[in-house]
Amino acid sequence: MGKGKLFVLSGPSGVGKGTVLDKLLSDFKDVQYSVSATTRKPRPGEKDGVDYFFLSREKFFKMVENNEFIEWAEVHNNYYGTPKIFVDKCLAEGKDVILEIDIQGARQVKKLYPDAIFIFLVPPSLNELKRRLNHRGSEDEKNMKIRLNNAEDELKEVKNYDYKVVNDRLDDAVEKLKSIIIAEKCKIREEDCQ
Ligand SMILES: Nc1ncnc2c1ncn2[C@@H]1O[C@H](COP(=O)(O)OP(=O)(O)OP(=O)(O)O)[C@@H](O)[C@H]1O
Ligand SMILES: Nc1nc2c(ncn2[C@@H]2O[C@H](COP(=O)(O)O)[C@@H](O)[C@H]2O)c(=O)[nH]1
Repeated sequence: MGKGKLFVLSGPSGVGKGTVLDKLLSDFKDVQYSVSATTRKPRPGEKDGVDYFFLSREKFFKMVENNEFIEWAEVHNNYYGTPKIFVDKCLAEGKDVILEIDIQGARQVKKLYPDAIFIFLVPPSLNELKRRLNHRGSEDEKNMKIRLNNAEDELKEVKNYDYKVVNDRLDDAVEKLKSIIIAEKCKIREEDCQ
């Protein structure tokens, strides 16, 4: 059994990472979603252990201290991290894993897992990004500003990724993401060449 592949999905807040992944994972069971930990408060409808592991700052930094994250970062004034145990267990069992993390986290992952595949989701325009964030209604005015300000810098990071997918029509973006995963899984591995 070969090692599983690690996929990393990033993109500015509100571009649709969660929406695209929900749709992809609902009918494509080959990839495991890594649930992140965060110090952000849950939004209405979000479930602990499903959307995130919602932690106090104290608990989050205990995990940092114990080296329990692959990567962690402060994003839009909250802390987020990828628990190591789930990812490493899946990869060792030959299962593929996808992380939905920000650009700072992706840089850390690149150092630790140089073979990971990095995918960047971009909005059709900044105006549409703003409209989506507004429409989601999850952020107050202050947080909207923070997220939109960060978006401009985040978009410059696309150069460090392997693939860019524009999330214009949702179904198209899901199909493209699925195609990338399938193509990467068909790549010739070292073990195929012996
Ligand atoms: N292709 C699309 N066309 C129109 N609306 C979309 C599309 N994709 C996502 N949306 C909408 O945009 C909003 C933001 O989507 P979502 O929450 O998935 O973004 P996100 O990138 O995961 O954000 P965050 O990084 O803040 O978690 C949601 O209201 C969602 O329904
Ligand atoms: N570095 C990490 N970034 C993460 C992780 N999980 C999520 N995120 C990023 O946070 C923002 C905001 O998310 P929200 O749920 O508060 O809207 C999002 O854009 C993700 O990219 C993580 O484990 N590490």
